[in-house]
Amino acid sequence: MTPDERIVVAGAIVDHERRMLLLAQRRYPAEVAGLWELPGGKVEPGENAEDALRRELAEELGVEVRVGAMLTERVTLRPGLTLIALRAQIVTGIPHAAEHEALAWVDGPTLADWARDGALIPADTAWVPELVGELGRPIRG
Ligand SMILES: Nc1nc2c([nH]c(=O)n2[C@H]2C[C@H](O)[C@@H](COP(=O)(O)OP(=O)(O)OP(=O)(O)O)O2)c(=O)[nH]1
Repeated sequence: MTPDERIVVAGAIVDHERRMLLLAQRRYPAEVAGLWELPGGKVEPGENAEDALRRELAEELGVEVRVGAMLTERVTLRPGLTLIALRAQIVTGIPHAAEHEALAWVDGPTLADWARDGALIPADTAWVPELVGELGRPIRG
């Protein structure tokens, strides 16, 4: 990776008991205002993706998370800007929309519907098959 390459890291926060995923509705910029995303943001120079996600989710949602494995798909948003998603479990706090218009917990069928209806940021549709599969699987243990 060259120094001018940046990563956007997003958090896939799944409530395994309720089988729901947390989505956040963007306020800006205009092209994506009103669309739903996995909350997160840009990794700062010298920061790793895990730390960046913990920082962004604390700022945006007011929660402390434990960061887990990466979702399979990586998306090139534009040359030099790549979007990844890491799984995250809430350790402390109840998410609230500090920077987003709204938050929503969605189940697998709703996620698939929102993707089909264009309610998600286009890049995020890359994760939908994996997430819908995960939300539909029986609870572990
Ligand atoms: N956070 C986030 N951004 C996404 C997703 N999908 C997607 O295309 N993006 C885009 C939207 C933005 O152009 C860019 C991330 O910008 P951001 O506004 O969330 O990050 P940030 O707070 O660090 O950025 P900035 O406003 O300080 O520049 O990635 C997603 O699921 N989550």
